Amino acid sequence: MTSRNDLSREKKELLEDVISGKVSFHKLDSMTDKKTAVMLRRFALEDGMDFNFDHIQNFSIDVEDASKRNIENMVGAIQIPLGIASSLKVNGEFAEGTFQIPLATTEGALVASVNRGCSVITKSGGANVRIFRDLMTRAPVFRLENVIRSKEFADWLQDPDVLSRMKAKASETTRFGELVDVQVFVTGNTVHVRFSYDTKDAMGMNMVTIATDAVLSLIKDEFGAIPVSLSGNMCTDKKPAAINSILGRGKTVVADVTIPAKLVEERLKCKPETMVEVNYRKNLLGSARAGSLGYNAHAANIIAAMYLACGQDPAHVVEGSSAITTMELAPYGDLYCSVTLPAMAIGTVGGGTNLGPQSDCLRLLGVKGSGNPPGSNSKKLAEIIACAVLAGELSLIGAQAAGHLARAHAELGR
Ligand SMILES: CC(C)(COP(=O)([O-])OP(=O)([O-])OC[C@H]1O[C@@H](n2cnc3c(N)ncnc32)[C@H](O)[C@@H]1OP(=O)([O-])[O-])[C@@H](O)C(=O)NCCC(=O)NCCSC(=O)C[C@@](C)(O)CC(=O)[O-]
Ligand SMILES: NC(=O)C1=CN([C@@H]2O[C@H](COP(=O)(O)OP(=O)(O)OC[C@H]3O[C@@H](n4cnc5c(N)ncnc54)[C@H](OP(=O)(O)O)[C@@H]3O)[C@@H](O)[C@H]2O)C=CC1
Repeated sequence: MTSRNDLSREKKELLEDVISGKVSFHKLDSMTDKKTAVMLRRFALEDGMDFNFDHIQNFSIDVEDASKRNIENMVGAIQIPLGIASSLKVNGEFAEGTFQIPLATTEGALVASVNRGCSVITKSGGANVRIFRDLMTRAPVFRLENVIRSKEFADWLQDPDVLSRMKAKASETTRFGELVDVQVFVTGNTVHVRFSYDTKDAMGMNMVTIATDAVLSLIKDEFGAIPVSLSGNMCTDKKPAAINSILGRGKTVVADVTIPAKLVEERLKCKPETMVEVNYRKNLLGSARAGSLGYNAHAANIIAAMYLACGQDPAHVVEGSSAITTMELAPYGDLYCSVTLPAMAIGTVGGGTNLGPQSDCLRLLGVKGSGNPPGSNSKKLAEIIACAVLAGELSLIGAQAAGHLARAHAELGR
């Protein structure tokens, strides 16, 4: 590991310039190679501190690549422990087979819980999963003169000829993306236009932002409406919002499984009817009373841990976790359980999916990069994540039905 004393004279001078403020952190990238820039920023941070960074300099991420598309002013990397919930059987349209689930977390008991849920699902023949919608949204906002112009604008946007011209304009900016749908929301003289795109294997937020920007130029030229903002918050990106839960955003995915009563008793140590009761009073009534958008126990745990492991944008845990968990008694007293995830923003190309450790996890699931046909890899990933959420819900509701939650965390989490 290079220390500050090992630096060449030229680099020492550059470091002094950074420390004195003559050269700003981000200017370093154009004054030396990216790896040196990362190191000099770290040395500059250490200057005047009574400690050295012992950990953040240890990483295998390709600095050139990461500095180009993932991070500015890079100084190192944070490590999060990665665990595996093993052998989850998935009966999907894109994911068919048994998968090892990568979970990046610091919460003790989480991997154990999902592991237990996976074993219960797999012993029951696997989880069924289907994707009901797959469109990423961007919704600019316009200010019109008055409601008469708002109506003219809304009508114009919904004219089929205008829609085809907007589609053609969007397609000039991307090889894979496709504008599919336009929805208009009027509030007085304010008009929000929610554009929905098929983004294939990309999560798509850069793609749809660039495409929508091009569509805005067509709107300006042909209708004369000028946007107040390219994003008007009805997208809705990275904020809790009912619109995503109702209309969907990214992938809308539903998974379910029926667990034999005997297996519930053996593996989850409680009765199906107790789990149904906990789910009703906790996930449904409790969430309703709390005004929650998520009617589930801990979808966010699995979404966050898999997003981190697989190079997804962690801020999308917000919409990803607005899931609804249902449980009911099936014939013969078995347990039926489902999870509905209306808004999973995920991809297998672009964003953080190219980084080394994240690529390892995507390869483990057989979804790295572009699918054949395009779109099939990101759909496969969505199906696997939804089934892992189902596993997490089963195990945690089981633990709460059995009265084991506190004990589990006392044993595994502290
Ligand atoms: C912890 C368990 C699984 C014990 O569950 P158990 O049934 O008492 O343990 P067991 O020793 O009989 O093992 C059963 C199975 O669990 C798994 N398992 C068991 N131990 C391990 C381990 N060390 N490493 C990996 N896997 C483990 C494993 O699959 C094992 O089967 P085996 O392979 O032995 O045949 C269970 O009590 C449980 O799931 N508890 C719930 C814990 C949980 O879900 N925590 C998530 C975080 S909670 C939170 O953040 C949100 C919250 C709670 O605030 C939300 C809310 O409001 O509800
Ligand atoms: N701009 C914004 O407002 C926001 C950006 N983000 C960030 O956006 C990034 C993700 O954006 P995203 O657009 O997904 O990724 P990228 O910007 O990394 O672009 C991915 C590109 O990969 C190309 N591509 C290659 N193969 C495929 C394939 N099989 N399917 C689809 N595309 C393919 C496409 O190129 P082509 O288009 O030429 O076809 C696509 O645009 C993340 O880093 C996230 O953090 C997050 C939220 C908001």
